[in-house]
Amino acid sequence: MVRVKICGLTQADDVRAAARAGADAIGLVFYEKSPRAVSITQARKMLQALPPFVSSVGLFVNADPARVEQVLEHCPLDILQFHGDETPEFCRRFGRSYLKVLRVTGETDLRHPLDDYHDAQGLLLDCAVPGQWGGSGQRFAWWRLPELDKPLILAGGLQADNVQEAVRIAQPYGVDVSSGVERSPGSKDHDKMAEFMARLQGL
Ligand SMILES: O=C(O)c1ccccc1NCC(=O)[C@H](O)[C@H](O)COP(=O)(O)O
Repeated sequence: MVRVKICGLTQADDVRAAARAGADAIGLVFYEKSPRAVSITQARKMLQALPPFVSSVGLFVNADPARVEQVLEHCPLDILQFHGDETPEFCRRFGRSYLKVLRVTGETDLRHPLDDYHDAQGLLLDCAVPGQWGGSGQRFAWWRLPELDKPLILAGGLQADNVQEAVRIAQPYGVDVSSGVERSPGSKDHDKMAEFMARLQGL
């Protein structure tokens, strides 16, 4: 079954609901300009609500390394996700598992990023939207992703009504969703999360 990360949660109750729905991972946005940004205090409460075997992913956008270190000091994150223009050297300097995000518009050549970010745990493909780093709710034209020895995660504008088609076309290792399962930015809709997960059953 395709793995699922639900991103942009801001409340412990939503963390519990995401886990109940069957999410494999949750994403916490440590980017102050996002409407889904969480403080360290908030993140700690949310991580305490996380049951075993559900991973926590911390998102950063061109952050100061000291800020990443500060978050890591206080928050037991499993994986870092770099959503900006971070270099491979930047991504690996924390000695943690990481995902590198590629913002794509069409069929993007994945070979160069694969070489550059060879130690990434996976590459996450999100829709490139001018002026926005992520969580846009916009999709790109899905295409059949190549078989690489690196997990590819599909994101951007996914929701219950289109996730089956997206998975059928792209055949990714995993999917990542944020605004498609929200009531408003940062507030997850528990029914939408459950429906999203239900549509992936058996795929
Ligand atoms: O969610 C945000 O506000 C955000 C801000 C800045 C960088 C990344 C952000 N979210 C990243 C995610 O992982 C989203 O899940 C991904 O972009 C897909 O979002 P959506 O199209 O809303 O499902």
